[in-house]
Amino acid sequence: MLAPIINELVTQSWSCQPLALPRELTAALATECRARHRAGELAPASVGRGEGQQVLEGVRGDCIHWLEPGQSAASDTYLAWMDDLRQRLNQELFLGLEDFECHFAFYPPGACYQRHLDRFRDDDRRAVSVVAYLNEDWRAEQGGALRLYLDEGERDVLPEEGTLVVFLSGEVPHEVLPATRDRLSLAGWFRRRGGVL
Ligand SMILES: O=C(O)CCC(=O)C(=O)O
Ligand SMILES: [Fe+2]
Repeated sequence: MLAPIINELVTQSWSCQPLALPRELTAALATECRARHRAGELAPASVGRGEGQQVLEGVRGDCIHWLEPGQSAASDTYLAWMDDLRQRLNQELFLGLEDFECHFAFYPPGACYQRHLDRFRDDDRRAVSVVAYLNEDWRAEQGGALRLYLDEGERDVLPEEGTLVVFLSGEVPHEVLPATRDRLSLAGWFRRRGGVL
């Protein structure tokens, strides 16, 4: 799984791997995300950073919960996978990735996230974005694709459980299209040292 991700990041700035995560892990993560949602632990996501941060549902309609080490066995397993990926990216691409931040995201039906880059204007630490999907039996007509805007055109990825999408945070604009059902994912970022500008 890791070798194709590394190769594709180098050749095309993005990689999509279906069936990258084991079923037991995505099922446990989906159960945890739904339980936290029912318990009211997810908060409306905001856009921007620092004092410019705002909740704008028309721009971004998901609710999120940041992962903390030790919060659950499934989350710890996912964070361990991501740390392996971080180390491989550093060994092979010399990216100097220092840490990983990641949240559950729950998009209710109709919610979207308009076209954006994952790098803030005043903070360039986010270098590589990783999204993992947790939705069983997703069908194209249910919408909810991640649309990547690439040099060669648009590319839509369905949020099917086990699919992992990795891309360079500063280079690939993308958006989340509205869906007709709940859409669960984990969105995360490998960060470099330094630079709140
Ligand atoms: O859930 C997705 O497909 C992508 C989410 C996203 O772009 C983000 O949280 O920055
Ligand atoms: Fe994004």
